[in-house]
Amino acid sequence: MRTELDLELVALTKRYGETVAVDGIQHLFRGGTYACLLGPSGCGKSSTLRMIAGHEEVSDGAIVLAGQDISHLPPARRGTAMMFQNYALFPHLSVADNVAFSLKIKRVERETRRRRAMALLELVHMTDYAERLPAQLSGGQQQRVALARALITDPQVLLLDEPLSALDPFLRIRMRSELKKLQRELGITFVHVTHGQDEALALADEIVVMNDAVIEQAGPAREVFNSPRTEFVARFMGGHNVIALPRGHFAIRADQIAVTEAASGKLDGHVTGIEYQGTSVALTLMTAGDQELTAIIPEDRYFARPIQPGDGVGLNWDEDHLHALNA
Ligand SMILES: Nc1ncnc2c1ncn2[C@@H]1O[C@H](COP(=O)(O)OP(=O)(O)OP(=O)(O)O)[C@@H](O)[C@H]1O
Repeated sequence: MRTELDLELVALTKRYGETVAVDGIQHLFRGGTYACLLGPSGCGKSSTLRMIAGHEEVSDGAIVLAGQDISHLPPARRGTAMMFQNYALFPHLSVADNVAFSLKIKRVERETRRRRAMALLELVHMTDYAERLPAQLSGGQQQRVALARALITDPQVLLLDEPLSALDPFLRIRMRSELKKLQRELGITFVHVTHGQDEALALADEIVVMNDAVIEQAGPAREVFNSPRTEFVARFMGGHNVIALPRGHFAIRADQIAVTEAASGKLDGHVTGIEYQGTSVALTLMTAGDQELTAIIPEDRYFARPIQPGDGVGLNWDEDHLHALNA
């Protein structure tokens, strides 16, 4: 069932001269979802996001929000707002004036602007910094201001282009939980572009994996991770092996391969590398058919019967854990 706040991409296409950056993609983002557009550099994620925002012309197809074709509306009239990678704050304006900026453009009177800006600064826990300039803030604080600035227009959809990439790893993890919390509180749709699968898994209700200008797979985070449909998705999401068996290609999670005695497996092979990872040990294995696989086993099980590079092993799995791949 469609709801009023669904965002739909209909055969959406972007061409830059000869380059097809987005090739007729079709997708329905449910209202109130945290969606991550995930894919490698150059796959068309940012072009898709910029078309939704209205910062890039649509070459073909349409963008429909809440039943209205917004493909050709100016950015400010779409019901969307965008938060940029580098935050794009105005350096000469105070934090409060940065947040209030779009209301000033709309000629909202000063008192109301100020009140709304302060309410949003409160939402992102930045009230005490209202009079500072952006240069006097840390990266994480600038990001909060950029969020408040995007949200002041009351968007139905917030578009975030690699919002965490400028932060150090520690802050990135903290800010991602804040983003998730904020999205839950506001109940609006977030479409977040990232090339990090861990970021997408941590945040997304829905992951949309793009590759080479098309959507390879979309679905709940757990489903995309556990049941990749193509070799690309299996490799890109990580944590999986792609195995060629006589009946086709399959993905299987590295932690769902059991390493047993030599010559006791569905496949046989030998150990080529061992990496201690704290709670687990990653074994690199070469099968008799020259396929390189990774098996991750709990560290206590490994140390109960350690094996060494060169040792022969059998590889087993539960058939239910194999996922047939299309390509
Ligand atoms: N303004 C432009 N003019 C010409 N080609 C462009 C333009 N912007 C993007 N492209 C090309 O379109 C394709 C998709 O680019 P896009 O920026 O959408 O990818 P992306 O997945 O967001 O990549 P990244 O993660 O590196 O930002 C690439 O081949 C890129 O070179």
